Amino acid sequence: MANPQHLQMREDIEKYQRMAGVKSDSFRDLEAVPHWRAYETGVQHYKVDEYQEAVVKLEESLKEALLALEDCRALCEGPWEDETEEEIQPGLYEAVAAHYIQVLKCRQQCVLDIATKPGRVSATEDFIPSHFDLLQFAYNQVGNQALAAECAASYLLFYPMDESMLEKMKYYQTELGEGVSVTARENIYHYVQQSLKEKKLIYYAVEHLGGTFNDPDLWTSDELIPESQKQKRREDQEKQRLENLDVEQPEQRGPLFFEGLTITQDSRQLNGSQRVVFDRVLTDSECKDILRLAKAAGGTGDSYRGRRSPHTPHERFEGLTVLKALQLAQDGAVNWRDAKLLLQASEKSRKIVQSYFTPGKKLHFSFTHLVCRTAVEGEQDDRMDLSHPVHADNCLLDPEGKECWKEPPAYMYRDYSGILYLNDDFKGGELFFTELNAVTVTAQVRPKCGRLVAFSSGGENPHGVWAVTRGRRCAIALWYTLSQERAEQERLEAEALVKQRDMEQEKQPEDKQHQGLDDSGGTSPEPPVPKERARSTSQRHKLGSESPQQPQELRVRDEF
Ligand SMILES: O=C(O)CCC(=O)C(=O)O
Ligand SMILES: [Fe+2]
Repeated sequence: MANPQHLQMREDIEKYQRMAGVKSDSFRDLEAVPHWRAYETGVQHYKVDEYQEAVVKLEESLKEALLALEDCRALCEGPWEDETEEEIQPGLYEAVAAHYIQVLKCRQQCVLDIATKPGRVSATEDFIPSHFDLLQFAYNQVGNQALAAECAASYLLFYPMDESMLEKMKYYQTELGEGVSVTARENIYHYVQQSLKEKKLIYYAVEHLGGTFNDPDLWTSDELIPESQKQKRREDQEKQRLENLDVEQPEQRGPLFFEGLTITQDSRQLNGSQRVVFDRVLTDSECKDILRLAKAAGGTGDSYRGRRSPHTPHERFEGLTVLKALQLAQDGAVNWRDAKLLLQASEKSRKIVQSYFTPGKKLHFSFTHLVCRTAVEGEQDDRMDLSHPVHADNCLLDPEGKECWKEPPAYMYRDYSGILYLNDDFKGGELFFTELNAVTVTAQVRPKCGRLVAFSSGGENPHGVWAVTRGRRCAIALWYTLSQERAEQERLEAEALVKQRDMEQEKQPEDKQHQGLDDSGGTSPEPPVPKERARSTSQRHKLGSESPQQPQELRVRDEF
């Protein structure tokens, strides 16, 4: 349920379905929670204008959610489990106060507990109030204005100044007649009052006894929050605003300082935000060299062996990191210049993406690999699946909820993504963007040599790859982060390896070096015969021991 696209699980379920005696009701979702099941069904009905059904399900969800909330709150009154207890050694009164505050905070946090969808980590904002917003609209649609008004009044308990709801309230009141009194639901009134009293006590404690309180609700009125806490809240909001601003200003572009480079499509032409297609990032001969690297690495029998794709059984999937390529080159298994070209091509792409999306801010590599997807012959008829299911690169896409959850196991620190294509001699394999629902395709890009597609890695850019039904599609997949702490360590190791080798080459001028991306000297010769393995292996180890913060274990990572 939480991972509907998980290939292995999908296949397992299909297998179980084929077994004798297994019926559809034999499958039970052990993570299902009554209020979430009702809520999602209700929202689905609501979205397709089935308001009668929506009302039933949303009322059920509300009832179940409030019951779950009570259960959760009751469990807060357990023994005090504070590890710092011994260190502080409080007196009796302090201990009583601290315990009581802990119980109050725990009760408050229950809102997050019930508002978190099973399998998720972050809570849905305004879960309870949003029920009343949906319900007032749905009740009005089915002609029950008395209940619509009651729901609007209940919503106003949370947000008494909400202008649009106040307007609706006025409308309902006029419709019902001035003589009819409209009141909020009593249980919701009590719920809000109780919660406010708890918050008041907690804020008092925070102000006078110290500690912190992360208020789980957005609707808490400003008056309740002490000045010191308000300041913190404002700072958080400002930080959030600045972060959003970054994403909302696609027009501020930096210079593109590579000759020949063209912008083929921008966000507007790609029907979205923070998307771009560049062409002529690589020459034909550079693509050929890197493709040769992919082919040679495939033949090494090392970790680049074609495995079944993690996304589809109809394709083989091969990935090679920059460091691994250089190590293979050191071992003589692939051409050194090709491996170096992979490093240079990824650096060129990084500069382009940085200058386009984050001028003035350093973009760091988060992960890079050369990846090929090869159609498995004879298994392509009636293929319904994708080469890469629709996803976002830094959050967990939830097409039903139309949300993207920035939480583990997503690579949350990825800020921008790039894919530098190397060839077009295959069938299928176009990259496509969709809306958050993962089905409405908004733009499509056909790979070709030297084409770089770049986009922000969040929920604004869900994307997938159509099935590759013939041939082999190779690309350099690149992910970038603005966070220096998240910068890829392997990259430093790869760069150090190149530097070391370049220095060695300087001492032997007869072994001429390929100077990289602007050299149009054509496709380089075939890889040299492998050198003695023992020597290069010892070199590698030496490098690792010189730089203690770098990973000691050298391996190809699977991070896609
Ligand atoms: O290869 C592509 O076009 C896209 C691949 C992708 O989206 C990914 O690896 O996350
Ligand atoms: Fe992706």
